[in-house]
Amino acid sequence: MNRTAISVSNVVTRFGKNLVHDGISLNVRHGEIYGLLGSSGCGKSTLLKEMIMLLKPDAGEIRILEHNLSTISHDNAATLRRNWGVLFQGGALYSSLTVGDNISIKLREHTDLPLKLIRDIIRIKLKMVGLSETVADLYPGELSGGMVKRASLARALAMDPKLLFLDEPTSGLDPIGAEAFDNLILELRDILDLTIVMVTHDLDSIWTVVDRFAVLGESKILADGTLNEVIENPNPIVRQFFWGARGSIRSRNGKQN
Ligand SMILES: Nc1ncnc2c1ncn2[C@@H]1O[C@H](COP(=O)(O)OP(=O)(O)OP(=O)(O)O)[C@@H](O)[C@H]1O
Repeated sequence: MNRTAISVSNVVTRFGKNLVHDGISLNVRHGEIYGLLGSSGCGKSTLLKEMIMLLKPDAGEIRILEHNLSTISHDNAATLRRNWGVLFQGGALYSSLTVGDNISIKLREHTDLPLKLIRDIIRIKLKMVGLSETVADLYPGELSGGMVKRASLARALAMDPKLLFLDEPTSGLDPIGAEAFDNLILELRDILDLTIVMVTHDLDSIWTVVDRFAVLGESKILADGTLNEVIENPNPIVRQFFWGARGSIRSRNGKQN
């Protein structure tokens, strides 16, 4: 639990004159669910994209499972990509492919598994995320919002990843659907021994699933740690974030701090 799975050290990111990250650092431990929180535009998704090598920081270092992403070889990068699953905002399933074909894309690209085994894996992954195996033959347009999220999660799990990156996994879900999805993430982390990084706006997710998190703002990490540690942080932006609009932190179950 205490070994580092991901370390971000002094990362600087600029888009033109927009300084998004001004030397940010954080560590994610093996087996934990780590949240990236902060107001819109503070650079959460950008940091996530840097962790999965879709973007490169202008300075600083990101290490994932002992690999330094700025010096990683092409082969190691390909292996590393197979070791993580990603759930992008909105699910991002291919609308022209069935759910089964969406889930099996990476399996067909990166393995020589026979079709029958691939079909079995699709069935198992659908079951893992609480969907019936008949969903495999449906197209994304035929699914509800919650089912799209679950199908996307099944696709992210297809290659038995060690790491999972989730960008706003509960956005667009009603509170009951969001709570069920949070519980599913918790359950999968425990069963599959995953390390999970999730971008979220959802304070309820911070209550229920996240072990530790960072609050980004003003191009920095304003606070990080467990919920109890962060809510004690005196930074006015952090206080506004947690105690602002609603006057107190309140979970979906009505718990109050
Ligand atoms: N490819 C890009 N080119 C130029 N600017 C970008 C690019 N990607 C992100 N930005 C800018 O970087 C900043 C951070 O964006 P990012 O999407 O990381 O924020 P966020 O915290 O995830 O926001 P949200 O919660 O609204 O999704 C924003 O000002 C955004 O306009």
